[in-house]
Amino acid sequence: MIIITEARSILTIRRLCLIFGFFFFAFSVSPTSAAKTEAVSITGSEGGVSVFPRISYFEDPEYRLTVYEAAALEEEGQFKVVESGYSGIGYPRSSIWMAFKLHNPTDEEHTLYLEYLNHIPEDIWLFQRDESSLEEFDEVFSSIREEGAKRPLNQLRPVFETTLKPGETRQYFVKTVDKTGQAVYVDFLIWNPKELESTKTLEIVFYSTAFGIFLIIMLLSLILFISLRQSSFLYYSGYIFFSILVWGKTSGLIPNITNSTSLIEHFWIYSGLMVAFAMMFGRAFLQTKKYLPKLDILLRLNVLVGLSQIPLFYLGMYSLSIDFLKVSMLGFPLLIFSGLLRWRQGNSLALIFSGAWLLYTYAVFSYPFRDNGFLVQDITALHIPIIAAIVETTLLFITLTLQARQTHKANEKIKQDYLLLVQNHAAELGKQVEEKTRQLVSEKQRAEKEARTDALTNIANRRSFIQSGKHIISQSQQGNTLCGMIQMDADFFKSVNDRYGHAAGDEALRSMAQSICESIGSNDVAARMGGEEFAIITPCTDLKTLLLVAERIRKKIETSVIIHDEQTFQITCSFGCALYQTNDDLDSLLQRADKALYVAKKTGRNCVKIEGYEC
Ligand SMILES: Nc1nc2c(ncn2[C@@H]2O[C@H](COP(=O)(O)OP(=O)(O)OP(=O)(O)O)[C@@H](O)[C@H]2O)c(=O)[nH]1
Repeated sequence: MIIITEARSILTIRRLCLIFGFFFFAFSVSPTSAAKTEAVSITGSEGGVSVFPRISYFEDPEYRLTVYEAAALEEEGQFKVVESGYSGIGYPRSSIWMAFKLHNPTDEEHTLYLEYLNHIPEDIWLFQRDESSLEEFDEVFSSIREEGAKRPLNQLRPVFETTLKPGETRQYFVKTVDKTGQAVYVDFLIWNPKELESTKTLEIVFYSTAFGIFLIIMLLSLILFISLRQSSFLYYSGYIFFSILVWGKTSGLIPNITNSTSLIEHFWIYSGLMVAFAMMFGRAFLQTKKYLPKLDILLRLNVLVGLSQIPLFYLGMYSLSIDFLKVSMLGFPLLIFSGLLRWRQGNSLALIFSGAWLLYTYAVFSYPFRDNGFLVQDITALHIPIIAAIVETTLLFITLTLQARQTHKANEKIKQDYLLLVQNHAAELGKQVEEKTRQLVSEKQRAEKEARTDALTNIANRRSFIQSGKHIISQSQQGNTLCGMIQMDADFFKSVNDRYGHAAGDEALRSMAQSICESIGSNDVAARMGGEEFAIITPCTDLKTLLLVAERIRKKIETSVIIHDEQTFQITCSFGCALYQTNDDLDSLLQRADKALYVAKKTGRNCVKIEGYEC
């Protein structure tokens, strides 16, 4: 879809090129005819009255005529007048002679100023004399390359003083020279000195305000570039910088305030760089490389055409440089078009972008129309492009700032979303780790418990008993206290199994474990040592207490009724006890308790025996 749109856009660009080409070339010829012009009557209070169309001109492509030769040609009717349209006659690459007359019908002498109204004035000579006396011509030279103060009159554009006696008709011949083929206007404005002075003041206030705005926006763009690192701000400030130089020159303000000839002479370079920066800005702002790749190629080419002004200037190829600059102007409509396409693609700010460039393009393209005599060239027309440029620059700056804000916001959102995601992931991961750790700990605890527990009776097993027993014995050794060991074994357990079944035997073992647990203290440790054998170790005890514990267990087992599969039966156990003696370890204590158990078995079972004692 985008490709089709772009293809269409390129077709439209071709059409645009044809239209603009037509204007560029068709406009270079203005209808003219040979004629003698009448004198313009003055009153002395003129406020910028134009002498056009009572002015004729002559092209001298060889730059050779003297004023007297020109006057003779004018006398012969060789001078032409612009027949239709306005004072612009295009871009003749020749010296242009202009001739007009002023007549003072009043009774007073009047001193007036004659202003050559041209947006880029060049070297200009004014010759004047009283028509009736045909005396020698007075010659005054003015050049835009001269600082204002050094010109005949310090004005934004070339201005000459003239004095007309009562009833006098004065003849004026003007010669303009510019070999680069700049626009020429066949016109002069007549000013009362006071009127011109006040107009100049107004104009300087206007231009100063305009350039102040340009300068502020340029600095703001630079600051924003430094802080945001967005290239569009840099290109934009470059564009404004060269705009200031271009408009400063065409308005006459720069030549008026500085004697830097370099600022004037490098005009074409500034114009080229202004176009190049405008294109680079447009490309960066609209992201044409990404979204309009084909139009982007044209914009890039236009950047090159703009930059070509530098080598062309230094090679002295001025005419070619102006032709290139005209071509580069096509970049402005291209920017409008690209902006509209981006707007259609969903970039709402691109519409304002296009609007701003439309305004600017209108202002810039009004030049060829005026230069070629299709629009009026007056002081207001001179100011319109600058007003358009201020509005355009401000609009673009606002758009650029809004876009930067949007981008910043979008980046912030991405950052925040990413942070949130990372945080959520971290929290989720933390939870998973916590859960896993908890599971592992409980698994470990379970495994440890299982390793220490007898599966049938759910009390400690032999391994666990050995661990606890060693610990209790070492405590007894350190604390010099007594501890006791009870070894017990079910009586005739084989016959229980045989009579009631193995499962009933298991039930009997569980019942025995329960009886033991219910009969011992909380510090005592009981364990199933294997088969129907159990052991209990009691810390901090004495003989009496040890016997009491054993007896309590014995009785509890003897009185307990075991129920299994609707069968009930009872069992008894024999007990062997041993009290800790110095140098005893767990094995020796167990052995001594075992000895006593053996005695208990031998002496009738279901009784408690203590090792080393008769009871
Ligand atoms: N049901 C069951 N029986 C077991 C278990 N462990 C050992 N026995 C039985 O316990 C019996 C022990 O028999 P003996 O060592 O001959 O001893 P007794 O029959 O108890 O005789 P005295 O100890 O001399 O009174 C054997 O028949 C074993 O099969 C067990 O976990 N469950």
